Amino acid sequence: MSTAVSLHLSDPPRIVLMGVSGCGKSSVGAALSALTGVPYQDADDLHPSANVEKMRAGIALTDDDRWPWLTTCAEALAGSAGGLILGCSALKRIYRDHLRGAAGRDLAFVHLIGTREVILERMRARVNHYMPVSLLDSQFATLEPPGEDENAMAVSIDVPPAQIAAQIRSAYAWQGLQAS
Ligand SMILES: Nc1ncnc2c1ncn2[C@@H]1O[C@H](COP(=O)(O)OP(=O)(O)OP(=O)(O)O)[C@@H](O)[C@H]1O
Ligand SMILES: O=C(O)[C@H](O)[C@@H](O)[C@H](O)[C@H](O)CO
Repeated sequence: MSTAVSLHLSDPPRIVLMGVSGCGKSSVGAALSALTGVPYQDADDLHPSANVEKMRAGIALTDDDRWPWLTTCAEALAGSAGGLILGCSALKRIYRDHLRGAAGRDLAFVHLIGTREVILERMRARVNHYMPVSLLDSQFATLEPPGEDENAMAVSIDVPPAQIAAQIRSAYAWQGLQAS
């Protein structure tokens, strides 16, 4: 399922898997990395510890909390000579603009879409993650789905990660990359 008119991928490939907590960024990122050979970076690992502690305490991040983290994410994209798959919530358009500012206007986005019920259930079943289920509603409230001008596609999370990865690979033209 694609919502953009024309999708394209930069060379080297830089692509952001975005969406609310628990939508499957890490799982799909691992599958897409295995399929394409492009490294995966989880933006969760780039948060300042203060942000992680805030979320662990059940307090939603503000814009001010997110800007330094988004700058780190932008630097990771810009510095990725061989390309990068970044799993990053990127909930607001201004956040995605910030990433595009560093990585280029042709930065590609994939919005992983699922219902609150499905994601809630998956988050409840997940172990050893700092993000409390109670923050999911604030994630949805903050979310601004990408527009048609954002080189973004939307994919349903109702199928397994490997299948989502295959859909992403065929929707974007993966220059110079071979399917495994
Ligand atoms: N397509 C899928 N089908 C079934 N289960 C999935 C799918 N994608 C992810 N899951 C499961 O849902 C849970 C959340 O997925 P994951 O941790 O990948 O999401 P995330 O977006 O990276 O979360 P966060 O942003 O909170 O770190 C995990 O337990 C994962 O195994
Ligand atoms: O922008 C945000 O609020 C954060 O990035 C969150 O989305 C979490 O880091 C992530 O989803 C972990 O569950």
